Amino acid sequence: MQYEVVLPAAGSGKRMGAGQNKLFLQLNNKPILIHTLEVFESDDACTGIWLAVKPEERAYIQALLERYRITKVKGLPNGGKERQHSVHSCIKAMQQVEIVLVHDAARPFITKPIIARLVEVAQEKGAVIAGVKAKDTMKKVRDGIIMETVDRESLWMIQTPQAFRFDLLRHAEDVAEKQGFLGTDEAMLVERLGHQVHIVESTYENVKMTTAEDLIFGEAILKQRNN
Ligand SMILES: Nc1ccn([C@@H]2O[C@H](COP(=O)(O)OP(=O)(O)OP(=O)(O)O)[C@@H](O)[C@H]2O)c(=O)n1
Ligand SMILES: C[C@](O)(CO)[C@H](O)COP(=O)(O)O
Repeated sequence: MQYEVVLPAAGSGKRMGAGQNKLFLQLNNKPILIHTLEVFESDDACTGIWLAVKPEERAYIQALLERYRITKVKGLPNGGKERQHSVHSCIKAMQQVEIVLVHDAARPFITKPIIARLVEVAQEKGAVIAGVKAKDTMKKVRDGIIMETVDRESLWMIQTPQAFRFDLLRHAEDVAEKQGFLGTDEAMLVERLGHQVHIVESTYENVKMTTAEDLIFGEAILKQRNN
């Protein structure tokens, strides 16, 4: 089953504190953005990539695409103030497809078997996201005091890719925009329409490069994969 993917890449990387878009930082001598793009470039089922970018970074990103021979990018629309705006900008620029994936450009270690499973479930059920089970004991804390220990069995840490029938995500994004609702992932926008969202178990390796220590994990993952 074929799909197109939206990669929001227009963030600032404030928590990384690198003074530049963190996606340009290198892991094993290659930009994080390129590691992510190469997964989709080499996936035969992926028929198009949409990258949300900052206007002032577009030329640099286009040069990277050429240098690393990334050929599937169909458009680089302007990103927005928040991640959701960046994703919406791509969705609005796209032609109708059956299945669309949204994947953080900052998660370079996603694997093709997980992508394939998400696409399969999205086709069958309409909406599905990747996640991993919470590993630690989970507690609700307020003002430095434990309020309650939460049953870990029902808690998952949510990742991307998040896969949808295109019409459903487009509708959910349009409604959220009209109502001024801002979510931290695409599933929230679909959930609030009353549509069931399914989950596929992913891996802890599919970490988002968010803070400086994530780069150390990233280098370690690459080293292990290259051995
Ligand atoms: N306005 C935004 C904000 C984020 N993103 C993208 O969404 C993904 C996940 O966001 P996050 O990790 O929060 O990235 P940043 O916004 O760059 O980081 P920070 O929140 O630390 O500033 C990243 O690939 C980022 O480039 C985006 O396209 N547009
Ligand atoms: C979509 C996401 O990756 C799910 O964990 C996440 O919400 C992205 O942005 P955040 O700013 O790190 O929450």
